[in-house]
Amino acid sequence: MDSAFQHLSQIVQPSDLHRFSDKELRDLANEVRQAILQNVSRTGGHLSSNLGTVELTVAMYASYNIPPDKVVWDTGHQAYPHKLLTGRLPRFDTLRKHKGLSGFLRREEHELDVFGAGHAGTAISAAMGFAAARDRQGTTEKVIAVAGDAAIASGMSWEALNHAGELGTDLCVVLNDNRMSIAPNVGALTNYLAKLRSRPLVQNLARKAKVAIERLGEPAVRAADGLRHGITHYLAPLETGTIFEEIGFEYIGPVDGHDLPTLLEVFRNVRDMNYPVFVHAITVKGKGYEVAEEDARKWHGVVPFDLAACEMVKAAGPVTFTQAFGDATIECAEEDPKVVAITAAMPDGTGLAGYAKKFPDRYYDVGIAEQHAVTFAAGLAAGGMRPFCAIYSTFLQRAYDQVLHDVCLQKLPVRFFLDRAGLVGDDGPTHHGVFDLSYLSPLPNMTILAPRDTTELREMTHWMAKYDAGPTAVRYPRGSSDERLPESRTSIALGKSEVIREGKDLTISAVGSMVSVAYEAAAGLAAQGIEATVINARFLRPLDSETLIGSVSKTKRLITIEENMRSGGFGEACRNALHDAGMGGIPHRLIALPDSFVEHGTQPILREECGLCAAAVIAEAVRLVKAPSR
Ligand SMILES: Cc1ncc(C[n+]2csc(CCOP(=O)(O)OP(=O)(O)O)c2C)c(N)n1
Ligand SMILES: CC(=O)[C@@H](O)[C@H](O)COP(=O)(O)O
Ligand SMILES: [Mg+2]
Repeated sequence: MDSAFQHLSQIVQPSDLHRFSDKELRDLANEVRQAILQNVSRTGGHLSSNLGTVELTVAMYASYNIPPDKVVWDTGHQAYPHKLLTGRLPRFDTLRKHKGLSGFLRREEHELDVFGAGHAGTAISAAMGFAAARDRQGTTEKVIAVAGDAAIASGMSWEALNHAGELGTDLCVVLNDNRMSIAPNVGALTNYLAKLRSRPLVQNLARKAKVAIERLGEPAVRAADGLRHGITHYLAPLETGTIFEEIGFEYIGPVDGHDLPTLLEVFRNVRDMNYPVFVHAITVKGKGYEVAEEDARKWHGVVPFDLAACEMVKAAGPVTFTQAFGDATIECAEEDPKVVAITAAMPDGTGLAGYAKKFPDRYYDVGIAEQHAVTFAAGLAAGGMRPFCAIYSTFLQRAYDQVLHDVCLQKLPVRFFLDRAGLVGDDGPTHHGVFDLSYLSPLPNMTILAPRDTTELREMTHWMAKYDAGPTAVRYPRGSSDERLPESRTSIALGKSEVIREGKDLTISAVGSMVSVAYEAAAGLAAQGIEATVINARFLRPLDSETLIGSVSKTKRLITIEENMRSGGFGEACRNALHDAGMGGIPHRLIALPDSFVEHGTQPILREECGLCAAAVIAEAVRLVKAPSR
């Protein structure tokens, strides 16, 4: 690590900051920012968010006694300064690497990662829990929750604020307000925050205007009074308490989230307040790295980049599932005016950014509000529209009852597009989309699809656009597809799978991203004289039992493969179909993810580690075929 970090390299824990003068703390903040830039330019990760929380973190960690005081970070993608100020500089070059530091907070990684996250909106609830536990134990440590302006608009955040304001407990909520989500922030709350942000400006302006007018004498003062009345009518919301004060918090701000001396004064004062306090900090996402300040959206999640040249090049590889979905949605919208699309703060990640430009009045970004997104889509469907609800597999977990209660129970034709299904890679266990086949398959009226490649995703999207008989959900992985599959393909039909290879010795039935793995394994088995039938399942629900049973009754052996947990997944659905057909005794193996949370690392490394690779399938198939028949 560069010796330039003379202050940062002394930090083992936050109490070490107490040794520094305020000037040294400013030097420390500069070193933290440089350490982030130097490392993230090599490892990739989240950049602009972390550049925006440097001074906030230094000020909090210099003002509080951590531990026992606790800081709960919402989402955690902006907590690299926290990692650096808790002694992890020496390992910071392993960020998001397999077996290295996580890109989010993890309780098992460090004792001061008091609460893990990755999904937004949880910090204030968790902080409330810590505060309530403290109060019950009679201790006096301080608890702080730090949430961004998009995270604080999430439903859970308001459930927690509502509770905290009523309880009146000793809790500090810090709003890191940079007007950005990943894309520019959306919603009425962000407009309200903008009014609050303008408060110092308005107050200063009003003061200066008053002095200037008074110098002009009486007539001018009378005229100004009339004008002021008109202005205050508009600014009235600011004259009353802020919404945060109205629900029981002391509101402090807005303060400049990069003005370290002011922040130090604020937190040194706030620390002595033993009731709900809301600190509204105004920050710049990407602060201190010009290109990131100018385009915080592009520099939110970065691949390794040229720090000096300020250039980041995301390799233009084969078409991704995300792009295929985005393009297909545009095609569907061009064909059908009833198509509308919804994202929950992820226009770029879901591939809807292009659609939004072409159809701005048929596009909704509801913010980090997956529960609302789903039931909003249900209302749109009930109202006669064809809603495309694009939510990452992992984030849809947040809206499970809405899918069940508002969509499936009412058999409403909402189309769900679950990107990032399967192992996502560097984001790790909070983001792996490995439960959706299990959490969707029990739901009556739900149809579940998974494409073998990007071409099939486009075809499935068009098929879903026209399917009005009930809700549908298609799940697909992060990245692009493996184009080693045979080009021939049949058209999409409800509940029908596709046989892409015939063989007499065993049946391999795979779903989605695992079809190419199955096809590769079959080629490897053929080299050993074992001929496998490969089925591209296409539908997990309804399952094509006829094709499955038809094949297994000939080959007498079955292997299933899925990039999902085994429990409640595709393999178990196939096993049930065998059982229901009186073939439960057929030798079979269900290849799926292990019964644990999979760590972070690249997708290939993780898939191989979990046995979701051709070599593992071949080994399993050889064991199955060579096993003495019962
Ligand atoms: C429940 C959930 N939905 C979506 C996301 C994806 N996501 C990660 S960070 C982010 C934006 C966060 O904005 P903000 O809270 O303002 O923090 P900032 O990045 O601006 O510091 C989003 C939408 C998530 N992590 N969790
Ligand atoms: C912090 C967060 O949840 C997002 O930034 C997420 O990391 C995006 O994932 P993708 O990079 O797969 O879009
Ligand atoms: Mg923000």
